[in-house]
Order: sequence, then C-alpha cells, then structure tokens
Amino acid sequence: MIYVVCAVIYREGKILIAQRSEKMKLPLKWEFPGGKLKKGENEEQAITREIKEELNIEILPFQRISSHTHDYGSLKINLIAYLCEYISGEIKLLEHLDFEFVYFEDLKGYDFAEADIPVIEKLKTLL
Ligand SMILES: Nc1nc2c([nH]c(=O)n2[C@@H]2O[C@H](COP(=O)(O)OP(=O)(O)OP(=O)(O)O)[C@@H](O)[C@H]2O)c(=O)[nH]1
Repeated sequence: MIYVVCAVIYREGKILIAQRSEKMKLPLKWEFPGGKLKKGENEEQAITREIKEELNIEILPFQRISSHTHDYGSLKINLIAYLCEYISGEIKLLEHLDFEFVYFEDLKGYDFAEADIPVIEKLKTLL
C-alpha cells in the first residue's frame, strides 16, 4: 500500500486538474496533482512539496477532504485529498502533460484516474 496526497487547488471558483504524461503510471489520465508521502513528512508538508516540484507554485492546504484506498490490482493506494488555496507562482508543467482550471460541473468531461472518483463525489458535498 502506498500513501499518496493530492491537492484540490481552488482559485476563483475553479479547480486545478492535471493530466499525467505518457511516461507516468496511468498515462494521460487526469488527476489532482500530488504524490507519495515521504518518511518524516506530514501530509501538508508532502502536498506542498509535491506541488512545488510538479507545478512550481505555492499552495496552502487548509482542509483534509477525504482518505480512501483504491486497488488498481498491481498497486494499492491510499489517496488523501486536501482542499488547497493557491498562494503564488506561475504554473510550469515540470512533470505533467497539461493542466486546466475547470468548474466543478465540468470535471465529468475529463478521464480521471479511478481512485479520484470518490474525491470528486466528496467535493460535490463541499463546494
Ligand atoms: N498524484 C496523484 N496520484 C494519483 C492520483 N490518483 C491516483 O490514482 N494516483 C496514483 O498514485 C500513485 C502515486 O502518484 P505519483 O506517481 O504522482 O507519485 P510520485 O510523483 O511521488 O511518484 P514517482 O516519483 O514514483 O513518480 C500513482 O500510481 C498514481 O497513478 C491523483 O489524483 N494524484
């Protein structure tokens, strides 16, 4: 089981989503950016670090919105999602293929990683 934190970054009524590159696992799937928790880090530190590494921006995680496990067969993950505020920086795609800011209602038009579906369901009750 691997522990993965992901950021739902909210800005001006829209949510930041990112598309995984061909070279990553789950190629071309859309996701909430983030990554694996490292030893000695808490969840907020991990998510802040991952977003800086992947997108070059500063964010502030302010609400833990969900934590659930998903079994991909060859890989089992515990995905932990945080609602985050965009603070500063210009987005640079350092790992992903693409990104978009989308309204919640438009998320259904994107092919998300399976593990993200419960996160989207949870968001529905919050936004
Ligand atoms: N970051 C992120 N990973 C997700 C999401 N949904 C989901 O199934 N995953 C899976 O979680 C796993 C870990 O994510 P990652 O590959 O981004 O983590 P990382 O950058 O720390 O790992 P790496 O250094 O091995 O590339 C991947 O297998 C990825 O497909 C999501 O919304 N965000």
